[in-house]
Amino acid sequence: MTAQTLVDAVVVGLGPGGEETAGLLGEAGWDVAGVEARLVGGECPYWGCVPSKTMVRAAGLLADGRRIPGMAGTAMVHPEYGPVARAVRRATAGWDDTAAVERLTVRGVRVLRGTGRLTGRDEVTVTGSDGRESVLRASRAIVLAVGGEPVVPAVPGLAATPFWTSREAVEATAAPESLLVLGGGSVGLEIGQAFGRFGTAVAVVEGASRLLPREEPEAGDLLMRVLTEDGLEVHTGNPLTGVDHGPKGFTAWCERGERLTAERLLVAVGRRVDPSRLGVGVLDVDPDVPALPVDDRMRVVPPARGVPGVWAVGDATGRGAYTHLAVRQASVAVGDILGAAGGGVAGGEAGGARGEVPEAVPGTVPGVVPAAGRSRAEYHAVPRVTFTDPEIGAVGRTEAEARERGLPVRTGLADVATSARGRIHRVGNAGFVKLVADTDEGVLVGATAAGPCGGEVLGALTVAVHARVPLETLRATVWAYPTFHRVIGAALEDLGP
Ligand SMILES: Cc1cc2nc3c(=O)[nH]c(=O)nc-3n(C[C@H](O)[C@H](O)[C@H](O)COP(=O)(O)OP(=O)(O)OC[C@H]3O[C@@H](n4cnc5c(N)ncnc54)[C@H](O)[C@@H]3O)c2cc1C
Ligand SMILES: NC(=O)c1ccc[n+]([C@@H]2O[C@H](COP(=O)([O-])OP(=O)(O)OC[C@H]3O[C@@H](n4cnc5c(N)ncnc54)[C@H](O)[C@@H]3O)[C@@H](O)[C@H]2O)c1
Repeated sequence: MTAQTLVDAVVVGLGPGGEETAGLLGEAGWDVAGVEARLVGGECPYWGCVPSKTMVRAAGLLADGRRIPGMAGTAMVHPEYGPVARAVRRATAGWDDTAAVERLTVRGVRVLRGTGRLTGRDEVTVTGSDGRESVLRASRAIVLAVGGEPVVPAVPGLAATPFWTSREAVEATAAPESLLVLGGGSVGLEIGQAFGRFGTAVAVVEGASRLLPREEPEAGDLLMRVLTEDGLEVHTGNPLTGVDHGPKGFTAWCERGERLTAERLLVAVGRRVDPSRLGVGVLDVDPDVPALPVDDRMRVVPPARGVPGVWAVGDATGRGAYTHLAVRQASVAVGDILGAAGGGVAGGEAGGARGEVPEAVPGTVPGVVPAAGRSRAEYHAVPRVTFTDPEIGAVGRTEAEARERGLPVRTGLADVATSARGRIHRVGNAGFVKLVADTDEGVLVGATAAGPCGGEVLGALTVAVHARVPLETLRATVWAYPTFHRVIGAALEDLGP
């Protein structure tokens, strides 16, 4: 007979979203079982944010070294990928999650290895790597935090080749001689530019008509110019029609007839969850939905008399694939779960308790149990940063999205390179600040900060969009001279009265 364990809550998937949810519920005194198929901590610390930004940082140092001539003397730059591969292994503890498991256990969570799927309204069946099954029954909550998997597009021949996803790319011990990147989004451009700076001949093939197609067109145009100057070959609006792999590496054909060859092929065309593998049919959720449907309290199904509710957080909800969003959604879900349970259970301290926790996996903010039932998930000011050089930071709506929603839109644009700080910075100073205002409301509904430290400049804009700061308050704000963020003031001037 299959073993059954009764707990207060089951959290399936322990990436940033699941780890935060399970940890907060554990700190509230709940009996929580966390199920993880791979590594506790999820994509971000082992194959996502942390290793990719480790690569980006090292590549940035090389770029700065190459910028010395004409600015500060002479410099010979000899790239060596070994230290980066070692730094990635240090940052990921060699893809070992012992410390992460311990950190979660200290927060009161029991961690189970295996793949979980719903087998009842209150039941998760976990299949271990040995095929053995165990059953977890939740009396109060089930949370699905399963992230997503890289999408493999239906390009003829591709599936039969040994292509890389971001996982293999960050695990590389050497920079390849040549790399073909399929997809000009964040993954493709961050990793493509980084390898390019280590001497890899990089070609990017983006199916849409510009890079980062979901962001402002100015961002895609800027990256097209800078990356091309950096030596990358960029093809936009020219999808692949076929791929082959042989002893000499990859050969790919573009729709317009180009033939591209490379030692490695990185597929970076997005990520998605497969709800059908989670058994969501028991919740009367269509297994073919592209993401787990949630309301603004992260509920998939509300709790009913005697039946626990089911919540979902993170990438799997399809509301944006960012660690900071997954962690925020976790906080909203936990607030709602504690509220649904009447504010917590014995031993719990809903509403502001801080547990004794060791340092978190970089990217997550542990520790503060949210007040029961108070907050709702909001998406009007989700910040996002693509860590290319220049960085592309954006928050809220693009101009096109705002117009599509019928908002009365006015925009302001200012150039970073010709600003006081841009002139001082000189080489590597390309960038802009673009503001999207709703003129009826007199507030910003979106903004982009591209350039050196674009992600940092974005901080002020995120507050402005999130808190709906009146334009007149922003115009009266004093922006320090000569900073990059002072370009926000110039963009406000361009926006007009
Ligand atoms: C290369 C790359 C770079 C990135 N850089 C950034 C960045 O700079 N900034 C940023 O904010 N975001 C970045 N992201 C995105 C970020 O990694 C994700 O948004 C974040 O990890 C999402 O967290 P999550 O908890 O929703 O899912 P995940 O981190 O994907 O975790 C889900 C976990 O669930 C487990 N799981 C799945 N199915 C099951 C199951 N049935 N049973 C048990 N366990 C299961 C998985 O093994 C996984 O560990 C990057 C992503 C990539 C790929
Ligand atoms: N810095 C960050 O925050 C960061 C970094 C990396 C990844 N992420 C997250 O991880 C997720 C995955 O990143 P990603 O870059 O793989 O996805 P993405 O959705 O950001 O970009 C994928 C790109 O591939 C293109 N594309 C789709 N199908 C194609 C095809 N058949 N041929 C050519 N191009 C095609 C799309 O037009 C798009 O530009 C994203 O949602 C992103 O938010 C975040």
